[in-house]
Amino acid sequence: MDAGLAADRVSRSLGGGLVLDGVSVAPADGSTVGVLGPNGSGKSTLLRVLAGVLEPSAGLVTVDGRELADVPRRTLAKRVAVVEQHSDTQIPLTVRDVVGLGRVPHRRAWLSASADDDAAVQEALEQTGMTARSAQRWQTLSGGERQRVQIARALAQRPRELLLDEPTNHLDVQHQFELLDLLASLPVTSVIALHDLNLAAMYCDEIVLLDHGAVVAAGDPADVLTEELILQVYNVKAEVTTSPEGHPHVRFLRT
Ligand SMILES: Nc1ncnc2c1ncn2[C@@H]1O[C@H](COP(=O)(O)OP(=O)(O)OP(=O)(O)O)[C@@H](O)[C@H]1O
Repeated sequence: MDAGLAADRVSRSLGGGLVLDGVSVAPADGSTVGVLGPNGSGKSTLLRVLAGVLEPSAGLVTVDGRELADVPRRTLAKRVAVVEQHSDTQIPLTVRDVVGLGRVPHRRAWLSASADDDAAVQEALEQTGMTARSAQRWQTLSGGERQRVQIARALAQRPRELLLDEPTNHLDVQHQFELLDLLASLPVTSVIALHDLNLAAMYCDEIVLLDHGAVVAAGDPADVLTEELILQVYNVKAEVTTSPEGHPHVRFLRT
C-alpha cells in the first residue's frame, strides 16, 4: 500500500474549464516537493485537491492508499496541515491563539489545552521565530509575520504532510531561507507551491512543473529546471548552470 499522500491522475474542472488535467504526484516520505508553473497553471488547485478541500472530477487522492473521501475529517486534520496563500480573520486573536488553532484537531471539544498542546505551540513559535510576539494581536502583524504565524499554526498541528501555497511570499530573503531550511530539517513531507525557481532548485528533492493544469515535467530539479523547459513553459530565455552545491542555478536572459 502506498504510504503518505498521493494524487493519481487527478483532474478537476472549475468554472467550466479543466484546471487540473491528469496530475499525479506521490511525494516520498519526508521529502520536499516543489510545485512550479506560471500563474493560473493549477498549483493552488492541486494543493486544494491534495488537502481534500476540493474533490477531483476524475482520478484519486489517497492517504496511505486510502481514498481521501473515506478518511474521517478529524484523522485528516490531524495529519495534513495547509498554509494557504491568504489567511485572514476578523476575530481579535493573539499570535499564540492563532498557533493554538493548529491543536484543535488533536483536542476533544470539552477539554482545554493539554501540556502536549502547549508544548507543540511553544515549539512552533520558536521554530518560526515568533515567540517574542506571542501576545501580539494577529491583526497588527506585518505580512511576513502573519505568514510565519500561519506556518507556526501548521507546525503546531504536528502534521505528517504539510501543504504550503507560496509560503515565501512576503518573507524577506533571510526568512525565506530560514523557512525552507526549517521545512527541509523536519521529518514532514512538504508539498510547496513556489514561484522562485532557484529556491526550488536549492530546497526541493523533487519538482513538479505544471502548465495549463498538466504536468510538463517532474523529478529531480536538474531534470526539470532546464533551459528548454523554462522557455517552453514560462516563455523566458534562461541560462542554467550548476551551483557549487550541485543545484541547478537559473539566470534569466532578457536580451
Ligand atoms: N472557482 C473558479 N472558477 C473558475 N476558474 C477558476 C476557479 N478557481 C480557479 N480557477 C482558474 O483555475 C486556474 C488555476 O488556478 P490556480 O489558482 O490553481 O493557479 P496557480 O497556478 O496557483 O496560479 P498563481 O501562480 O497565479 O497563484 C486559473 O486559471 C484560475 O483562474
